[in-house]
Amino acid sequence: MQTGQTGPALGQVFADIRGTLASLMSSKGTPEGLQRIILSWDFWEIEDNASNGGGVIPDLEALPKSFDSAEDYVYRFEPLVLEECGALMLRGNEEGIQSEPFQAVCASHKLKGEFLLARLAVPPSVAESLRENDAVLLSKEDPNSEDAEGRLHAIGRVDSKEGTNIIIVQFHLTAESQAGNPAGVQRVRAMQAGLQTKESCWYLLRLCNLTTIQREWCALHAFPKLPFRSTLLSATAPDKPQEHALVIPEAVQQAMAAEYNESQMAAVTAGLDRSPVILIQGPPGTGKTRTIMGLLSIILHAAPANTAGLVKRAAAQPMPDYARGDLDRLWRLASPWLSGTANPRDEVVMIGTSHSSETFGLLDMEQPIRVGKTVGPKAHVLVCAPSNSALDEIVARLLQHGVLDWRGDSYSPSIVRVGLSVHHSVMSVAMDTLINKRMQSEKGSASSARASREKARMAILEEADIVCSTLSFSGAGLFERMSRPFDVVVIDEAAQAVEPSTLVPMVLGCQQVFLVGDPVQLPATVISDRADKHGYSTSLFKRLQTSGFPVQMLDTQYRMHPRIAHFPAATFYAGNLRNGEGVEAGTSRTWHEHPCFGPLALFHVDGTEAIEERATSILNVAEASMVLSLYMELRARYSHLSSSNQIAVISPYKAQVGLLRSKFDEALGERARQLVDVSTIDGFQGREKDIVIFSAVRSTKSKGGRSRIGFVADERRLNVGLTRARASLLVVGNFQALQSDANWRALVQHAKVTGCFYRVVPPIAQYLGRVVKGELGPTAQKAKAQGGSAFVPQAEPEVEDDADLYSDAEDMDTAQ
Ligand SMILES: Nc1ncnc2c1ncn2[C@@H]1O[C@H](COP(=O)(O)OP(=O)(O)OP(=O)(O)O)[C@@H](O)[C@H]1O
Repeated sequence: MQTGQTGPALGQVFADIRGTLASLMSSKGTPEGLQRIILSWDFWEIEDNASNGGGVIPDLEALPKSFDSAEDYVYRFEPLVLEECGALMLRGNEEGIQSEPFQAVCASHKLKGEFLLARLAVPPSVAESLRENDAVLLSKEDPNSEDAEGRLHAIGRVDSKEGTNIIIVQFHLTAESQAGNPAGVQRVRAMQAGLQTKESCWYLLRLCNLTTIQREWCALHAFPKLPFRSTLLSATAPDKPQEHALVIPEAVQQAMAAEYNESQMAAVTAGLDRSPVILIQGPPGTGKTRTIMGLLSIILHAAPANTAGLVKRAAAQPMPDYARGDLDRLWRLASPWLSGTANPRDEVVMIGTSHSSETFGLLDMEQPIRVGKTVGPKAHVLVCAPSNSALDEIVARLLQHGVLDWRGDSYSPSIVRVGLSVHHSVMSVAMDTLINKRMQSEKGSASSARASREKARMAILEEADIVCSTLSFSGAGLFERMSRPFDVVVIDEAAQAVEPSTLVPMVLGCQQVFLVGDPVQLPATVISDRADKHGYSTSLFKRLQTSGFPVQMLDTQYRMHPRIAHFPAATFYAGNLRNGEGVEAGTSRTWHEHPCFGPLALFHVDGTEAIEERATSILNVAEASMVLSLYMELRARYSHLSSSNQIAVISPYKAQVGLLRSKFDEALGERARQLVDVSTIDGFQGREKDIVIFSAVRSTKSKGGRSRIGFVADERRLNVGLTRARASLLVVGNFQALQSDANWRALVQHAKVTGCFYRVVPPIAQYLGRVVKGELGPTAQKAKAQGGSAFVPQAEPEVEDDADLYSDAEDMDTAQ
């Protein structure tokens, strides 16, 4: 050993390591940071771990309700994001969702930093089906063959495409990426050599798309820069800085008071004290969308509470003649949302009606100036939702009804809907439509079409009052390039998003965020069971709410007949959900003359659940027959229903949905799909129909005191299932099994007490006919017991204390 040289050499090594670590740490929150991690994974190892109950991250920790610091927050969320990413990659492989593997030839390669970019030639149809950021498995053997595991393979990411048949795939094949794993080092070296071999042949399998997870990863790492991070970390509301409170114009207040109930008014005005985070809980049918419309009117037109006094001060100092170009700067000065607690608009208030110098001549005491096409300073608002459909519902409502201006009159604010899969009804405000319009009006411009489209895109984005995007798309590059950040972010269905997903729009510079949702309905779908068990599916909304953060609860429902709303209101909302005025009259229907058609009816069918062929879901044939019989009976008796599309059939299980669809197809022919909407409960969240028939499927009785009805027992799923119907909710199930769950049992009790519990007696097809005639069912039973006619109105039966619902045959419909 040459001792003389050891010191400096080691010093240099440590310096290099420190340098490398520092650069790795600083780039960790970038897309490359995530790619560096994911592309070093051994796909088959992850799969083995998963089949043994493990995952990508060996020791996951449950998420706490609050965090010590921003670093602690990032540190705890990181493994869960990675775990979910691993599960996403495996999912396709397990469920056979993704395409079959394809053959690819490596045409050439090049190194880019620590990554290797391989140019792979694939059939044009494959190239077309792959998207940028798709994770792919490149393997020497067919991944479906027995020999594939352990052979030469690596996870890559589609970086870009060339022509019609070349995809550029990025790999991370450095020995450092496999630190501490000699087998891994061997694998990546062999892989690198393989890709460097001229025209080497491979199998390529698409795993999943990484775009959303990449955006969440970047947002997570931007969390330490959030202005209101301490509120999110501690999960406690900060003290309210009342001196900076905003008010809304009197006219707006009056116009809204006529349209909004008290809880809606409280919700839409909750941000006027400039609290950075506001939670609005909207149980089913409580006017969440209407509340968001009101919120937008207020966000766009609120002004500082102390405007009147300041106006006098401003009047004493005549305003200079402002050039048009200064307006944006002035707007920023005037905007209350931009600057947290110290708000410059409290110092200088500008009022007026146009952009001329007269604007600042204090013409109108009530109206603060805005910059843009309409008058007065306005906030730049981003409205997000987890899904395209939820988002387009808001956009459609905005287009239909507009928002209120400072006079309380409705007008159309400038809106842009960015992103993909825009519903045709809102296409008029889609980004591409607006760009095309603008380009047409600016024909003859010297700049290239591409550059001017880009310029137009940014201008539209910055000029719009309201920008609408899905949560994921708000992480797209164009938002980062904006020079005018968003002041306020409104997130609809916020309880249906994992927390890192909610961060994506928040890190775009806003000062205030409104989370609107309902944690008592279904949460985000998390693919990884492990991540789910460790709290990853808990939304930010739910985490804050369960920590005692104040929540504005919308407390009046306008959707359901009161007899449908009664049980969910009592069970899931602690009785704090009242019925809107006129809702009973508005949801009463002729078919309610027969209690078996609602408003609420439960039908016990002694069916048996069965596992469907692919063993991934469950069905129940007897229940499907009963559902079809109910529908046919309704149709036969109320002819207008035979052409109505106001009937939905929902079930927790996909296999049951499939079975029901085929039964309806058989019975109704090609019009079946238009007439009856058959869907999973999860797919029906946020929707409603006049009549909803709910098939619960499960029939396995509890054993050893343990419920065996799977996720049908999830109260959020039950809540969604029971709150989709406006006029009639007809539940078909094996209640002998379902009663093992406390909520289901309570529902059965409720149905018995209110005389709408029916035990279906085979043959099913005839049963309903006899019920309607009064020969069977609770009414007949009561009538018989009281020696009266079946159709004489009866008092409600007494509540019984029945330890076992099914041992007491008298309790059911016994008139057979
Ligand atoms: N204050 C109100 N007074 C009368 N009707 C109202 C009021 N608020 C909402 N509604 C009615 O309630 C129904 C549901 O409202 P809206 O469509 O805004 O809610 P949503 O967000 O779509 O539903 P959900 O609460 O299920 O998410 C609509 O028919 C609406 O007209």
